[in-house]
Amino acid sequence: MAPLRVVITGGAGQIAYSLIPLIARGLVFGPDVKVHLRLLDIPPAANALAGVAMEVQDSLFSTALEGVLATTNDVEAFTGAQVAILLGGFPRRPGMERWDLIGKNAGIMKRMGELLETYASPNCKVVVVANPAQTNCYILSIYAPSLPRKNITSLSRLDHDRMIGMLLHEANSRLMSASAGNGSECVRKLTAADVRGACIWGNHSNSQVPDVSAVEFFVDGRWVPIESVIPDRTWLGLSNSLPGGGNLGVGTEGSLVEAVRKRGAAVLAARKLSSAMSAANAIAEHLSDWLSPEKSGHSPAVSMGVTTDGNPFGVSEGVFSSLPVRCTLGGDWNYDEGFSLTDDVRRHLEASVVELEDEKATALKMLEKAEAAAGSAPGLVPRPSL
Ligand SMILES: NC(=O)c1ccc[n+]([C@@H]2O[C@H](COP(=O)([O-])OP(=O)(O)OC[C@H]3O[C@@H](n4cnc5c(N)ncnc54)[C@H](O)[C@@H]3O)[C@@H](O)[C@H]2O)c1
Repeated sequence: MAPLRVVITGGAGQIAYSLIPLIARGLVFGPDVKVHLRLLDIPPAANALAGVAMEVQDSLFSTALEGVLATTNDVEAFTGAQVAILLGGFPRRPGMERWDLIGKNAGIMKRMGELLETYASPNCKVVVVANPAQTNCYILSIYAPSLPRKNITSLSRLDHDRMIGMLLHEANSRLMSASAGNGSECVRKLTAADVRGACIWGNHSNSQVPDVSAVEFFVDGRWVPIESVIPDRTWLGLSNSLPGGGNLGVGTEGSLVEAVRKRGAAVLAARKLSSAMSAANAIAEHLSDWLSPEKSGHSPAVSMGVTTDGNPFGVSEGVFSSLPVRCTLGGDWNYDEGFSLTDDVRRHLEASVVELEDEKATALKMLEKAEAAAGSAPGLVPRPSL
């Protein structure tokens, strides 16, 4: 079988450096799927990209890697691409306004959309990681109008995994101290497979809504509600309001919601570098749950940035948002209708969606301005819903 053509933009960047070995070892698309990697970066990063290509050669990845192309030619990188992992973006610089960052990245996504539309496989599957990830998906969907909108997703799995990691940490320490207290044998440590019902709603920003209201743990052979293991409702945000109460978008000091929202900043402050390893791992999970023959159709509900058009949760249409989905065999996904929104989650999610709508309007305005300056007619064609 011909190898799967996978393009990674931002191929010389931090996340790509952690992601490439996961793909090359067969941990993303399955051990039996051969991959041809196309690493794309911009000309100023050409030397760094060449260095990455040398390291790939030196690593003797033989399991899944059929070949690698490192290039600054975007047409060459996207030609025939069946999977596109979009890491390449403009970073926020000191003193840069938020709208300026959104505008610069909208310009990059416009180009990526045109490349997908013209050169990639017509069924190419896309995961956008570069920020603002969900709004970038929206811009892509305009400039790649032939690509099924369900093929365009963004990464919210890192936020999802951060929340599960914190829940496991808290649950295990409570279970261990309870078993030590009553003199029983040490209980089995819970792992990610022992947690279900977690979801991130909304934007990949500080307005995101980590939701544990439906979480259950698998303890002593049965699924039990979260509060029977972690009874601290204030920390969990299960009291009469999410932490932050009437103050939308703000998490209570020390709460799970606040910790998940601020985890990226905490890693950055500690490492002086962003969270590339966990981001790469989350991308690998997002893609393998969605596309690998071993995992797709067998995974639990996961959080993915997807179109809100036609969603069953009552979220406003016309944007991309993190929502709970189930991946089905053959590279498809469906909204997980087993999830419902509590009043508190809905209220906070509405605020996050307002932010997404604002980002979308800003990106469109900046693109129209750039197109007018370039003397071209605006090419923004609103697309029908799914
Ligand atoms: N959604 C998430 O959960 C999540 C998590 C972590 C990081 N991110 C975002 O992912 C992106 C990548 O992170 P990183 O740490 O690898 O950043 P990085 O700065 O190390 O790498 C980005 C790379 O993209 C390249 N690039 C810029 N414009 C490009 C273009 N037009 N075409 C191709 N390449 C281009 C740069 O030269 C650079 O090599 C950032 O936008 C970051 O904010 C998102």
